[in-house]
Amino acid sequence: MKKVGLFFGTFNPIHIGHLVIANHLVEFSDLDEVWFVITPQSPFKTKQSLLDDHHRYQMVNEAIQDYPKLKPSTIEFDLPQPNYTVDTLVHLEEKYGKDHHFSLIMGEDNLKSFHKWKNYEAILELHDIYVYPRVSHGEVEHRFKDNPKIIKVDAPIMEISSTFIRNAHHDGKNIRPLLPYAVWKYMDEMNFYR
Ligand SMILES: Nc1ncnc2c1ncn2[C@@H]1O[C@H](COP(=O)(O)OP(=O)(O)OP(=O)(O)O)[C@@H](O)[C@H]1O
Ligand SMILES: O=C(O)c1ccc[n+]([C@@H]2O[C@H](COP(=O)([O-])O)[C@@H](O)[C@H]2O)c1
Repeated sequence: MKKVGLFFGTFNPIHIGHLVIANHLVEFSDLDEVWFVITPQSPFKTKQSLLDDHHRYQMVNEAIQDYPKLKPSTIEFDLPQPNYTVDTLVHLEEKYGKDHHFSLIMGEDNLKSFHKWKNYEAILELHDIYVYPRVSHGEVEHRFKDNPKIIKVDAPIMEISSTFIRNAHHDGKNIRPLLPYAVWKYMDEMNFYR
């Protein structure tokens, strides 16, 4: 049984903050692999300045070429939008469940709004959630504290976001250190976020 951590996101674009977390989990937890699940449309986000699924997938691919334990997943590309994680998990279980055990990877910021996710109880009943620290406002709900299915991971904190990268790039700033080189090159050559 392969233990897989699912890292859901829009990855518009993927940046080193994402990569550091994913790599930390495959190296320092019991997870064998981390899959980047590229979400066509996140339930709480607008589609503004969102690149095509294909381009976001391509950038994830570029970012993880040298990391054999990191994989991209396009499972949500053919599912109805917005993409609810609980529904995606059913599809993943159907397709790979026989020999894969799936857990979720989430920042502490997302755990604070996890009670607003569709059928979050069902997610938590069937899956563990690996939570890494993130600078954010608010409190984790009482029901998620001391929950044995919520596993705290001591990963480094890297406070950068895709929004920051898109805006800075648009303003002509140099953001190269925040992206794997191949991602930066792809983004620059394709004239994205200008
Ligand atoms: N610097 C970071 N460190 C750790 N986790 C991050 C970081 N940036 C984003 N994440 C988390 O990674 C997941 C996927 O991120 P997502 O693609 O939505 O990126 P984002 O950088 O927050 O994007 P945007 O700025 O476009 O909203 C989300 O759960 C998000 O909270
Ligand atoms: O299933 C839900 O209700 C749900 C609500 C919000 C977010 N998500 C998932 O969490 C991922 C990260 O969310 P966000 O808003 O931080 O980009 C997003 O890509 C979705 O896959 C899922």
